[in-house]
Amino acid sequence: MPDTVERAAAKSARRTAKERQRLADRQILGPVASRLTIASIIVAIASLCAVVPFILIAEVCRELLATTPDWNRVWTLLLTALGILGVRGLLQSGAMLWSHLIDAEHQYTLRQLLAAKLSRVPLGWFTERSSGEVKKLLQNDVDALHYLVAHARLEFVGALTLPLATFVYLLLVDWRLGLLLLVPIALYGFVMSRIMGPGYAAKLTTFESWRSRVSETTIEFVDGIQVVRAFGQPRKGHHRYQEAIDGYATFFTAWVGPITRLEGIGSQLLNPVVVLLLVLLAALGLIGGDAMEPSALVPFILLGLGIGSTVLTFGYGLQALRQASSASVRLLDLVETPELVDPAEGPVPVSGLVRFENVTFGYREGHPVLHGVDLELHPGTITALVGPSGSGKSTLARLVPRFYDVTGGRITLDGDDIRSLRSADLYRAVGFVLQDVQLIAETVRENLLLARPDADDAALERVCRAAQIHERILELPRGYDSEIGRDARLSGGEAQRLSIARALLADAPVLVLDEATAFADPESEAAIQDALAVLVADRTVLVIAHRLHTIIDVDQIVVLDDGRIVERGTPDELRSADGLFSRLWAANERALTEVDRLERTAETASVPTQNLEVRA
Ligand SMILES: Nc1ncnc2c1ncn2[C@@H]1O[C@H](COP(=O)(O)OP(=O)(O)OP(=O)(O)O)[C@@H](O)[C@H]1O
Repeated sequence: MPDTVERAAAKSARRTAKERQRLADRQILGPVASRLTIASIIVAIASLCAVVPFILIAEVCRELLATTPDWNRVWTLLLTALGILGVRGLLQSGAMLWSHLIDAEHQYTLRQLLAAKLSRVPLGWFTERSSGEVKKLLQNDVDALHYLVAHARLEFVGALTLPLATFVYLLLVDWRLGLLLLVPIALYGFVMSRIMGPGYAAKLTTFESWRSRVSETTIEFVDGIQVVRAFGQPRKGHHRYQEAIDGYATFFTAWVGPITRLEGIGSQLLNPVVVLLLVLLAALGLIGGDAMEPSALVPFILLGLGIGSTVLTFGYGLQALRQASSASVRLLDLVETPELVDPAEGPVPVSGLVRFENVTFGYREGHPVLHGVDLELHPGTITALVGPSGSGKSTLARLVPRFYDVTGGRITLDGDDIRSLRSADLYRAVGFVLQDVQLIAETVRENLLLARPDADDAALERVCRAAQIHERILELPRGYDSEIGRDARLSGGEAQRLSIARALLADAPVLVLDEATAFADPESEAAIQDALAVLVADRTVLVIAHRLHTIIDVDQIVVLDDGRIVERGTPDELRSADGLFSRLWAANERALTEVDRLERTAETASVPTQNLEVRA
């Protein structure tokens, strides 16, 4: 019974995958489909032209074997073969050139489409994916499409036409020997159908996901290697990486092992010696029984032997075609990602009054993360979001700059639904400094100018001084023209201050801050706090606070629990109330006291040592 259920599920998954593939072919390859079909027809004709000279040469041989050869016919056949060979060359290279031109245009349009799409998908789409995944999509999958458009289809058509034409000709020469050739081909077809059978597409997807896991964990492993080795636990960093490569190896061996064995058997069936032996044995019987002219064997020896390799090429072509096709499905997924609606016209916010009205949000349907949130953020005030891990703080904060759109209710800015604002106006009004500082691989200046392209040097210096990063930038080899990642290697805290300077330059009336100081060292944290104090003045600020001692001075604290606001008030009100905040506060105090005690213990413990040293 469970087997039946599993089989039905697998069948329906296969059907869905096929439908997606068809849709991807229509949508992603649609614009080039008709031209590709014409190019494929040209390649098919070229492939026929490749077989014809062989046929003519076989006829020449048969003529030469005759008791009185017709020399005129021989020369005509040879010259025709030469001419057709020339035509084939022209058609084949013409079709290839054309397919490359079609591909160049397609790649250009596709890259434009994807770039435009990436500028319209919600920003949250990027936070859910590693940069490696996005790169794979934009580079590897687009490259795979190049292979599909410029090569795979045409090669596949060529690989199909060649054995077909050969086979038809051989059937005409001697249908019995011709049919005999079908035996190894049919057996090979059976073997290939076992390899490329129903589960193949799913296995290929699993294989690719294992490959991605290995590459992701390799990056993680390399990134984290210093930390884990510094703690003397090199094996720990290994763990996920090891798991990924073990899993990959297990899957690969289980999948590819049988495939390789089957492929070996398949290739042997089409081995020229096997085909030759088969044909010769049958021909001997037929010739011995006067059922066949000996000269009829010539075309089989000339062409029949090669039929195996053309069928093999067809098998490889089919495999390559399938692999390239799965890239178009992934690109279709991106193309179909729901976009943020970006109206052409909209109100322009001025003061920065933010209001959450009965806001509900979930990342997946049926799994709400925020439930009926009502909240007002007034200009000139700071609101801190607190709550246990996973309570929805980041999610709530990220809804203001439209990383995602609300599922229910609405968020307004100066009374207007943020979805009715042009995104350019929204980003001018809402600035954000997130935990994960995003600097682009350009100069420090370029990074700052992202916020305001027309800002002059004086403005850049002013914001960098305010963010306490100006002096550090001057120390870089080329000052403001140093390139991030090349000659400008900034620490986490410095990068954070640079992003604060950028936010200052943007001068947005609303600011969303996500744990801006979480990873900074104490000295850097003090500098960041000073920079933040300048940044937040006179704005509407929403800050996600993980460390409660940093939010003593805020105007309003909102406590989230399981996606609901469970408390709100000033810090003093909430500390004295007997609610979640006071419990979180007490836990925080206990943790701080414990840290303090441990530090004091460590200091005391070091005193005798010092004394000993003095005495000695
Ligand atoms: N991109 C995402 N896709 C699906 N679920 C998500 C995503 N991001 C967060 N979640 C889920 O939403 C819930 C709220 O997460 P969120 O990150 O907003 O909480 P948080 O209070 O900011 O947590 P933390 O303090 O640990 O950062 C969690 O259950 C989390 O697993």
